[in-house]
Amino acid sequence: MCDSGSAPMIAPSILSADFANLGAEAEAVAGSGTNRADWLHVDVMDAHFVPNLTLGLPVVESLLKATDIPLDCHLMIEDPGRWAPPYAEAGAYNVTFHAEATDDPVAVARDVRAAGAKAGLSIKPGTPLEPYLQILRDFDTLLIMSVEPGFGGQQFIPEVLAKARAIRKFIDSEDLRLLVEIDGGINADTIEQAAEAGIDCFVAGSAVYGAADPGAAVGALRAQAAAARASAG
Ligand SMILES: O=C(CO)[C@@H](O)[C@H](O)COP(=O)(O)O
Ligand SMILES: [Fe+2]
Repeated sequence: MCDSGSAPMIAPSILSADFANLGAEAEAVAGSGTNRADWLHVDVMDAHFVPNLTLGLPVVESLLKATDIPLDCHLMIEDPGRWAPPYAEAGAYNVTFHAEATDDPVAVARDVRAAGAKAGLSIKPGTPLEPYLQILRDFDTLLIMSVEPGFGGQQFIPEVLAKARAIRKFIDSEDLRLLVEIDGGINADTIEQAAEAGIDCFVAGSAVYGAADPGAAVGALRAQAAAARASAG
């Protein structure tokens, strides 16, 4: 699924949306053309793996009825082996869990895929990529965290771009079908460096839902990423 040849993907994070109006907030980025979000990023936090609590399966099930934008569920939870497959069974498009949360990421990915979703592996900013390189064939997406998971509105950590560059090289040399996503602090000031580093899909919470027109913000971020990617060659 190496998508570096196609348009940059934008996945607004509903963590920065109005939780009392999630259906309407999804619609705000469901417009047409370049203003339409590719995925809706749903941050599931359990107050154990991260020090914050957000939402879970019942809210995801309701969102699935409220929007036709594919849901990109980012599970910041303990025990993904138990809790990740139900998100796939419910109809999430992509179910991403953290490498740090399980001893057997391949088994979890297999169960997620068997339940009908794409499987994503996420790594925190301080987690090295190398131990996971040989299992990436078992995944559809790799989500590189560019903030410490747990909260929206944090500052982008530029040091993670080295991981983005390394994985882009690895994907090309191994001919992997893996989509690379970045999450945390992505906005008009940071998206270009991430695009130049080879990212396919950009999660943006506050930069989209903090904007007066979230749909226009999606379009503007995508255009910026496309231009940066083109000038990087
Ligand atoms: O997973 C997370 C935070 O843990 C993210 O998805 C944030 O929700 C992104 O928000 P911004 O940094 O873009 O405001
Ligand atoms: Fe996220």
